[in-house]
Amino acid sequence: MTLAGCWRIALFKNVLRPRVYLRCPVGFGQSCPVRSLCSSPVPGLEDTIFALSSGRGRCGVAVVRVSGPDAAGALRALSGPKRALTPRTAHLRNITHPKSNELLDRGLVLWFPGPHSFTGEDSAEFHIHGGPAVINGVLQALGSLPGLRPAEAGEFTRRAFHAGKLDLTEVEGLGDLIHAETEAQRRQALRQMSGDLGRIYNDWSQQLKRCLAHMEAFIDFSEGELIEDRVLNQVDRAVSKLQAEIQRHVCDERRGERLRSGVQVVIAGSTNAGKSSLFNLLCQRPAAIVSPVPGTTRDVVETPLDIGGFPVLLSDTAGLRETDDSVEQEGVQRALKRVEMADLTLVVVDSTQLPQEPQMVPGFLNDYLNNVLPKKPEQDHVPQCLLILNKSDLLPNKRISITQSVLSDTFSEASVSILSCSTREGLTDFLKLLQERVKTLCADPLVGSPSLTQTRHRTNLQKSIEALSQYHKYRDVDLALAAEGLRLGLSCLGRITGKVGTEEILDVIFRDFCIGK
Ligand SMILES: Nc1nc2c(ncn2[C@@H]2O[C@H](COP(=O)(O)OP(=O)(O)OP(=O)(O)O)[C@@H](O)[C@H]2O)c(=O)[nH]1
Ligand SMILES: [K+]
Ligand SMILES: [Mg+2]
Repeated sequence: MTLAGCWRIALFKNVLRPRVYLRCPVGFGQSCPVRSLCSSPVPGLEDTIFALSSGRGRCGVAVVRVSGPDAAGALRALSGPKRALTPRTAHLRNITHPKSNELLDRGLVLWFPGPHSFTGEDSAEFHIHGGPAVINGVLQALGSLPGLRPAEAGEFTRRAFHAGKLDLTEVEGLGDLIHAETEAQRRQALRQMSGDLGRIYNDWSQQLKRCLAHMEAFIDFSEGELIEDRVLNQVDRAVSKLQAEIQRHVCDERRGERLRSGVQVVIAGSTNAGKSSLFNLLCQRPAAIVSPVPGTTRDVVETPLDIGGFPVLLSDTAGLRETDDSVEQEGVQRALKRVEMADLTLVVVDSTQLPQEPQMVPGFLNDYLNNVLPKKPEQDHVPQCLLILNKSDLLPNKRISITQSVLSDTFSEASVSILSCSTREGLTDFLKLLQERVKTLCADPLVGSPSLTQTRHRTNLQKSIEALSQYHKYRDVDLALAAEGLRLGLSCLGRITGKVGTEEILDVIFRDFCIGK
């Protein structure tokens, strides 16, 4: 039998067995034909929801959104039944309270008939003046209509998901876009929202489905020798290739996740090295206390920064030294813990403390680094750090150039910076180095295939790799168990895009959305 033939038989026998499909491919609500397949009914879809979709607070224009079966009624009730509205076109209307007929505002109304709307349902928008009294008046007017209720956080997007307008990775991309604070984050979120990441997972799912179909056909027909062993060998190759591809995607050193959540950069070093001075210089405000008293900083002080379009969470920490002061000891412990979690550590040295003898300098700095950075014997790679020789203004020029030449033999150019936080000498070069480092720690959202951006993706991908190993393990022993491995792998991939799953996953994802989105 040919491969195409066994693919058809497998399909016919329904061996692909869709598990719990949450997304309703055709519309949704009571009329949804696959609703009976859903693990749990989609709650509240028969309600019409409304919310302020623009930000809170006084603003020029505010947008109130309505979605659900009564959206057209709500639009008529508030903006008058006089003339029909052209879909997706703004119309200037008086907006009045449906009970008292009191004029609430004069603004734009838009009508988006389903399924050609964001949620896939009939939807409407009121673009009104952004004063609190106007907004509250319109929200109260909508609330007074039967069948309408305020939307919950993320409910519009949740409806779009149930209508099959977005898969879960696209939903997450949309959430990230709303929260994006830097250029690179915006690019990554936009790419994910447009479905680039979901497409990879869907493509892998398709390949697995095909393998599974071949396999099941082999199980059913090989005894009568209708199918040759060649079919199984092809499945072997396809599964191995897929496993390697998923593995490559997962081994990205968390660059996509880091870009999404921010690079953890920690400033550490001995007391009085000038750590807080550097912190203030980078965040351009006196956020941390600077003083000549050693042991000034105790708690970890944090600030988010945008470095060349990449998000950074910068922390200043207590100076590392032996001390009898229990509060300072706690500060030192916190500092060391931060360094352990850091993606990049800025190790600050007071350069006036360097040994006078140039040959002694590299040894001194290596000891210094060993004191600051966590000791991980199993790791042979140099931990991510940048060495900053601060207070260069206090060194004679001659000593600086000697130090530079000595260091160039031991440390790479990209790992040392000579700086003065007081005069800002060396700041431009240091910022360039820092930006380069941060950039390499993050994924480049415009280059190569899209990166996974959430632990949820990583966990499911790792589980799917394990499931595929089950295929290889049982392939010569028990074909049914081997096939179960493929089915499990498929279900893990389906969980990422939301084709398989439970409402609990959705609750977690939509919890971070704002009301009105
Ligand atoms: N001359 C000179 N003084 C500096 C420079 N950077 C910092 N200082 C001074 O060094 C002293 C200590 O600076 P801090 O920024 O408080 O040092 P720190 O490392 O945060 O100190 P602790 O929090 O106590 O560990 C202050 O008096 C600063 O003004 C520099 O580049 N040149
Ligand atoms: K200090
Ligand atoms: Mg300090």
